[in-house]
Amino acid sequence: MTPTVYIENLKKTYGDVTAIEDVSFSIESGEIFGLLGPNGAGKTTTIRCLCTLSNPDSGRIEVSGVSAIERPRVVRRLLGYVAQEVALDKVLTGRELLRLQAALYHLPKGEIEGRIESVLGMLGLMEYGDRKTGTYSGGIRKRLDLAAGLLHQPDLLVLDEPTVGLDIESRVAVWDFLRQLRERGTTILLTSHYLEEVDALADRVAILDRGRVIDVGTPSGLKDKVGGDRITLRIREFAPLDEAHRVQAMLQELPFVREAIVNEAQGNSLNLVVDSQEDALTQVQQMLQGQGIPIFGIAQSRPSLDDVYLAATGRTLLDAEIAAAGRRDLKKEKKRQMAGN
Ligand SMILES: Nc1ncnc2c1ncn2[C@@H]1O[C@H](COP(=O)(O)OP(=O)(O)OP(=O)(O)O)[C@@H](O)[C@H]1O
Repeated sequence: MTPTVYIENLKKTYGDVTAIEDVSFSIESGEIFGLLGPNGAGKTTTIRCLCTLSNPDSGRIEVSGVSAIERPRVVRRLLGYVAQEVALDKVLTGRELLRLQAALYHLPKGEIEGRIESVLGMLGLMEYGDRKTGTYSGGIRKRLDLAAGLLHQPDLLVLDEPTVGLDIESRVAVWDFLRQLRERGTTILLTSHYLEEVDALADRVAILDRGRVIDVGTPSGLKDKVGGDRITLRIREFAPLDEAHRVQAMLQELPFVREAIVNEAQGNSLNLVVDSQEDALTQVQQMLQGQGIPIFGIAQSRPSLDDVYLAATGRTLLDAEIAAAGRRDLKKEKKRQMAGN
């Protein structure tokens, strides 16, 4: 079957900045697909190219077999795009904004009002339809963005950081809605730098780093590949470094401990990667008690998508974001985006 999205060897540069170096992935019909990566990894650039808002330097992009580069108008009708920040006109009401959107998509006149009522109903926005959007909260505004993206009934919905800046309740409401949409057969591509968002929602995920896809798979498949469980141990709230190193050496002697690292940024706590076995935590505790070493806190967890990222790049997502923030010239980017490239 033709995939809903097919992207191959996509490359895009802005002057001397390479925004995406080599991006390839495909999305099957009915999937929720997540693009995960730190700020600056190239997520927005990838989806701007897919949504025909930006031209790649090279590569292939197809939506349901139609080339986004050769037939952008057709592709625009196949997909709905919900951008990260939307410049809603604050004096218009929700319904008025949706009418404007309907006109932009040249929807058949006789269908417009019916479709507006249907998307307002779907997103629980009936009581907000006649209120000015300037009075909306962040969560309600995001729901209206979603309504606008769905008005022309696209097969594919593309969302850039759909829950950034939302409170927990609104975030969960958006997640529930996206799941319902998948049930109805809509294919969804979303970008996120929230690990838990991608983990909770995505059937498959592509992990992006510095403009390249470093891995693609189901969240659990990717985590299994990294393997092992994690144990975080604090011997004291702030342990002296030499004591932490002593304990590290002892722990490394245990046969099921694959790796033990002293985390100086976290009060010299110890991060262990251990073989997945039920009594690993108990064995570590017994060994420490036997040696008279205190335990301030200890916890075991399965690997997360952050561990997948760490294993592939040697950095956590947070570290990568901090590093990327220092390299960006946001003013210049905004100017280029306004100029439409
Ligand atoms: N219009 C632009 N002009 C110049 N450089 C740009 C522009 N847009 C993006 N970049 C650069 O391309 C790289 C990828 O940016 P992109 O916005 O695609 O990343 P991202 O993963 O979506 O992050 P974010 O969520 O912060 O937007 C970054 O290094 C960024 O500085």
